[in-house]
Amino acid sequence: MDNIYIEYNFTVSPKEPATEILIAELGNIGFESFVENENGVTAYIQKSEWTQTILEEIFVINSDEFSIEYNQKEVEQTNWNAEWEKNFSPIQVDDLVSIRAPFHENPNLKYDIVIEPKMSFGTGHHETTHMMVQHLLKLDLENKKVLDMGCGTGILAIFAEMKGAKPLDAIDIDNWCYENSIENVARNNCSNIAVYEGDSALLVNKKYDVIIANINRNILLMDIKVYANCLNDKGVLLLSGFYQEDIPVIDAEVSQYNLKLDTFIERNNWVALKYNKL
Ligand SMILES: C[S@@+](CC[C@H](N)C(=O)[O-])C[C@H]1O[C@@H](n2cnc3c(N)ncnc32)[C@H](O)[C@@H]1O
Repeated sequence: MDNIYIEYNFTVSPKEPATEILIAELGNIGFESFVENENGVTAYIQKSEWTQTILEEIFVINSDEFSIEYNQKEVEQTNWNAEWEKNFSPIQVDDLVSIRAPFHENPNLKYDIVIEPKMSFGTGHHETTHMMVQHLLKLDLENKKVLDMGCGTGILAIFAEMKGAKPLDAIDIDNWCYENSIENVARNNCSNIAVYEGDSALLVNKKYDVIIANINRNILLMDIKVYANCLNDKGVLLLSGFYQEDIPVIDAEVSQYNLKLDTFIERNNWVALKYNKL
């Protein structure tokens, strides 16, 4: 294996969702490791996989919606795990849930979620994940059939199983997230979660009591109709991955399907909405 890498430092504005899209696109063309920071992300590709024009294939860099600047340099192989370990501190939600890596000490809260994210989204650090955990904390999930759409690391499905949900489906469009969710499901000894790689096309003839979807505004606007069709009467739909100003457009879409806004949580302008099916 080549031990020379090309390191790219990307400065991304606004940081989300562009950084998430950028990471997904870079992952598709052979970038191997990603270390997020407050300005964007540092990404690495093996020199043998690299070409001078490689970034021409990256759609998000050419998008008018975001500003993405970068510089690049050649580096020796790095210990990627050590890199993200430095950047991943354990977190706690409402003094009840701890989200940590295997090498962190267990703070012995009521729920202990162990996640090794590698490059999947979902360490609990992002506002949207944090708020979804808060919504789930308040729900009675005992024996509820749950779908975690856009599962990332699998964190929300794992937490739902810890709260008694079963059976659960966790779906992500990204192969890396699919693989990583399988690993994290096993790491947390969850036995009721089926993980799938794909999108809402997998939801034909499926029914759930609770659907969790922390994705982004545009995907949600496309797929809310499918989720609503899969929701049992009196079911709950949790949506996140968008900003406070997106609420009217999301609400206009959801309201068409017999769902009523119950509560919403806001953190740093990100929101997570809870809908009840009538
Ligand atoms: C914001 S992350 C959420 C991860 C995790 N559920 C959490 O709350 O931390 C969104 C995830 O949705 C996935 N995704 C994007 N588009 C999707 C689609 N159309 N269907 C399913 N998953 C999708 C991405 O790969 C990403 O892992």
